[in-house]
Amino acid sequence: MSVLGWRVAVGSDDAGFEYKTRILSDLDEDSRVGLVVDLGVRANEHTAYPHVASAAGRLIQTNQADRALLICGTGLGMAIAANKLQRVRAVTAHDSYSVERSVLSNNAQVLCIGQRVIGLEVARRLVREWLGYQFDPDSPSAAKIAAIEDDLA
Ligand SMILES: O=C[C@H](O)[C@H](O)COP(=O)(O)O
Repeated sequence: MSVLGWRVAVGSDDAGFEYKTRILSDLDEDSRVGLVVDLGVRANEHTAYPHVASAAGRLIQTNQADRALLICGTGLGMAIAANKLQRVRAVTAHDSYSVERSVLSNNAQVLCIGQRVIGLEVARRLVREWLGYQFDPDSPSAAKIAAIEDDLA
């Protein structure tokens, strides 16, 4: 997190557009968030999820964003596509505990959610919770993340 707060990239395909729109306004009102980058899609735009996920992953790789939130029908394709990029750790999570561990255990920068899987209010709550977690680089989990990165080097 920068001194100004989280820099969050947000993207969806057309299957995630409704939730993206609602959650973008939540992020705008969240004092923990310093910058929001909307990667689309916009209304009546039909960019397929791999392209949106790649754009988000590149922002993470180049340290232009701390976190990315990606929403498609299931949250699955977005995670698969984002994880193709080195040093990007993306997860699909639809419950509170998994969202917590995605950050505290896995240091995942990218959370993927499925609009067709969970209700809007649950999605909004999970995003609120997600922003409250920060990976501890001194925790025992850090060596496991390093092992993932070493395998990719
Ligand atoms: O993981 C993929 C997403 O759920 C996407 O929104 C829908 O993909 P499909 O149109 O290929 O089913």
